[in-house]
Amino acid sequence: MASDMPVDCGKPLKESEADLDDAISCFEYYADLAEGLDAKQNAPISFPLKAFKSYVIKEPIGVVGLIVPWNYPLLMAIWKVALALAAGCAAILKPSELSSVLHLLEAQQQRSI
Ligand SMILES: NC(=O)c1ccc[n+]([C@@H]2O[C@H](COP(=O)([O-])OP(=O)(O)OC[C@H]3O[C@@H](n4cnc5c(N)ncnc54)[C@H](O)[C@@H]3O)[C@@H](O)[C@H]2O)c1
Ligand SMILES: NCCCC=O
Repeated sequence: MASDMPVDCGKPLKESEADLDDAISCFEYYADLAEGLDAKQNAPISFPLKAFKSYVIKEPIGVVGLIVPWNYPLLMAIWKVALALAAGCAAILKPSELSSVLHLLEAQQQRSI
């Protein structure tokens, strides 16, 4: 994908490689947060009345729309996609018309998620 970015939006290869590294770190960061969220699921909340039980149940907010610029096409997409997926949301990505080919490749990569 790093070598596709210069063709798609004109970003130099070195910077494209750095963006790819950042994107991978971003996925790892949100994957850790997602595991943390799973661990907090159904956490009990103390309640003074014994007849009641309270729990925190976290649910995805729903489908989210993600608008992404051309100058960091991969990284800006991952800043948004990774946390949407980590929160369990389906996402509709609207790339810039100046860097849309890369996102078709990205969609192929993420089809299995
Ligand atoms: N550009 C950056 O360096 C940068 C850095 C950090 C975060 N972001 C975030 O990325 C997002 C987009 O960044 P931007 O504002 O620089 O991009 P931008 O102004 O280049 O817009 C990106 C694309 O959004 C589309 N667009 C604009 N308005 C729209 C609308 N109402 N509905 C559907 N599509 C629309 C256009 O097709 C455009 O090509 C923002 O959320 C921004 O905070 C951008
Ligand atoms: N290091 C990446 C910065 C991206 C845009 O603000």
